[in-house]
Amino acid sequence: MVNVLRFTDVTYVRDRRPILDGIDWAVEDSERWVILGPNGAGKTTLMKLATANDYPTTGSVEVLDKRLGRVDIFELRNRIGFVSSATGRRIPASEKVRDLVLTAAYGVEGRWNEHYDDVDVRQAERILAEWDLGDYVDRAYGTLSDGERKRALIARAVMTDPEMLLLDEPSASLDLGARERLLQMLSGFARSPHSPAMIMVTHHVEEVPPGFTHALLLRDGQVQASGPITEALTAENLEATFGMPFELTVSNGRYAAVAKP
Ligand SMILES: Nc1ncnc2c1ncn2[C@@H]1O[C@H](COP(=O)(O)OP(=O)(O)OP(=O)(O)O)[C@@H](O)[C@H]1O
Repeated sequence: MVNVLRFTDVTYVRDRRPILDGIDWAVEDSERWVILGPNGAGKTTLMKLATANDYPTTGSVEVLDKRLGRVDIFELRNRIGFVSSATGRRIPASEKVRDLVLTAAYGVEGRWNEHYDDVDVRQAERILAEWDLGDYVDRAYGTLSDGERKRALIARAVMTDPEMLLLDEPSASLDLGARERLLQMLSGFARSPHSPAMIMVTHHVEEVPPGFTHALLLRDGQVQASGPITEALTAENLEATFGMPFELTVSNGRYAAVAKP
C-alpha cells in the first residue's frame, strides 16, 4: 500500500473564513473515495489542494509523497488525472476526440503541429474504446453529448497513466441512461487492480459507483465522517452532514437516500 495523499490538520482560509478547517485525511493507492457534502461544504476546495492547484493556509498536504510548497507542482500535476466541468470548458469544440486524448500525453489542450508516435495513437484509440467511444475517434468534441464528453475527458485523464484520478461531479447534468452508463464504467474501472487511486466528488449517494471503498463526508469545511464506505456512509452520518434525517438503502452496492417523512 502506498500513500497517494495525506492531509494533516489542513486549514484553508479566505476572507478570514475557514473554508477547510482541521482536515486530516489519507488516501492509499488501492482506495476509491467518494466525497459528499452540501453546497459550499468545501469539496471543490479540497480537490484544488489534492490536485496541487492551490496551497493550504496552514497544515500540510502531501500529494504523491511530495509536500505542497516544496515541490515543482507542474511535475506533480503530470502524475494526476483530473476531470471537472472546468476541464471540459477548456477543450476547443473543433478538437477531434482522438486528439483530445492524444494531446494529454503532451500536456496540451488543442492539437497544433505536434508529431505523435503510432504507439501513442494506438493507446489513445484503445482507451477510447474502453470508455465506449471507439466509434467517435474522428468526431469533434463539440458534437458529443454531455455523457460522451464526460467519458472522453476521463479517457484523456487516464491517457497518461496517472497515479491518482480525481473526478469532480462527473455525473452532473447527465440524463438517467448516460449517468447509469458512466457509473457502470466507473465501477468497472474502480474494481480493476490496475487502476490508480480514485477520488470522486458527488452530490448524490445514488451516484456512488459500486466498487468505491471509502467515503469522506464534509460539512462547513470539517470532516463529519471518513473511512471505509460501509462505516462512513450511514444514515446517521448523512443526517449530521446535511442536517436532516434520511432513510438510506443499499442494494447490489448501489446507495439510495430519501428524506424521512
Ligand atoms: N477563493 C475564495 N475566496 C472566498 N471564498 C471562497 C473561495 N473559494 C471558495 N470559497 C467559498 O468557500 C466555500 C466552499 O466552496 P467550495 O466550492 O469548495 O464548496 P463545494 O462543497 O464544492 O460546493 P458545491 O457543492 O456548491 O460545488 C463556499 O462558500 C465558497 O463561496
